[in-house]
Amino acid sequence: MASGKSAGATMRVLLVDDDTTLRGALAQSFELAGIEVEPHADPQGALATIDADFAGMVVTDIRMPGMDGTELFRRIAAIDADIPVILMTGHGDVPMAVAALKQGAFDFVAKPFAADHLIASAQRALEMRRLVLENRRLRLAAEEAQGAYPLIGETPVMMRLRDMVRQVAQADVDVLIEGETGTGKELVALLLHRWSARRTRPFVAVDCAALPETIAEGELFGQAHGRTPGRIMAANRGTLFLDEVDSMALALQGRMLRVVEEREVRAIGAEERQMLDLRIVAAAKSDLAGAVAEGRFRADLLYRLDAVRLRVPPLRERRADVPLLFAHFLREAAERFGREVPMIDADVEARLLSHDWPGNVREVRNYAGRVALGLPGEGSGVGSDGSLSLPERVERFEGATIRAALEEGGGDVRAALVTLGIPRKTFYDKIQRHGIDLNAYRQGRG
Ligand SMILES: Nc1ncnc2c1ncn2[C@@H]1O[C@H](COP(=O)(O)OP(=O)(O)OP(=O)(O)O)[C@@H](O)[C@H]1O
Repeated sequence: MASGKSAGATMRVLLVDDDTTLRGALAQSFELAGIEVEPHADPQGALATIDADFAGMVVTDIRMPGMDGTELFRRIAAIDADIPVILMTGHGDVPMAVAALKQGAFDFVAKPFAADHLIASAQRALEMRRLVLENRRLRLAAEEAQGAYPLIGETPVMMRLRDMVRQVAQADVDVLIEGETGTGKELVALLLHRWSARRTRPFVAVDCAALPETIAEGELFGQAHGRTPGRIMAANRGTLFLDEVDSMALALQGRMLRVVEEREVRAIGAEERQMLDLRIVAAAKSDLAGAVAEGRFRADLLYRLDAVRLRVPPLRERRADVPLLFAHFLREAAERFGREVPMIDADVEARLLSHDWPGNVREVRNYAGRVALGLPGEGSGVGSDGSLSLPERVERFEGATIRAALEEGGGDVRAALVTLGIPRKTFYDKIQRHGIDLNAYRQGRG
């Protein structure tokens, strides 16, 4: 049923057309078909009622003063790309509508059309939307039931941190997270989102250290006439996570300041600005005040980001959590590789207790992965490829591919990132997991 219920909300059609007569006639047709309809003469007004939970679909005319239908479609897609939009085209607008279809518009109807034809298409769109919302709801419920993304730790510092994350999450303020590499800053950022009222909206992570090598400026801020609205816009109504903000190039900090300060974004090459409803969470490895003193970071940007500060302690300040974390990651890795959870031997136990874990939780996770595969040391203990399971062979292949990329680029990380097409953080994660020493490649020893 197109007019059925989804997550408690009645599904509806937003009908956007500046032509009073056509709007009235179509609204009546929808009502007669038993479909709830909300007519709008002004695209801006229609846009204001849409968010990522919007239970319905949009039918819009292409030619309207102020904002045309394809622009409206692009803005809706920036809020949620899964909101179906049907375009009504006049004579000569068909190529525009076809271009919009390629960008993901649901359908178009060419004027003059029979109302029944439009209604049938709208009914399919409503059904599709209902399924998307239902799937999202189920996925979130399943994640919550499984306690997905646990912030593990029973030491007093971690218990305190967990409480603070819960409290701060609900306050909808910007947050600055400080901590060494691999301590769990991104996990904390994700939990600030998951435990907030924005949890059903997007969480968009941007690795500032990798800008603009892996994400071009246009991709981040949007391009005036581009096909994509930009990553920042995609976070609208949700949470924007600026990871490694301390490594952001100075040239980008000015542009980012506008986003943080004014909650608006101007796409590259565009005149007008678009308003944003964002929560911004930033993470930094180093002391940002020091970066300001050294002239690497804008003081005004730090001031804006620093509404609430959370510190994620390094593992050496919560050593008692190491066995707990290790056990969790060992179970997780064994499951991933389709293996039994191995018994921990004396060597492993000694390492858990004595090692300093400079790579923090990520290092524990990678070590647990090696133990799960029976390779706690580097490169020992496995037979020929033939005796390995598929996940293990994939793992080996991945290691070999990364080594080859590093060899090719003489240990240059940027070059390797481009060759491998993976984010920087994932890359560091993987080289640590595979026990790859970057310096060996830099010295040309392969
Ligand atoms: N307390 C924790 N409980 C469970 N998993 C954790 C915990 N802390 C970190 N992790 C896991 O360890 C890995 C590294 O954490 P994360 O990526 O959040 O660190 P980070 O501080 O953002 O690292 P970087 O400084 O390199 O960006 C992730 O897989 C994360 O889920």
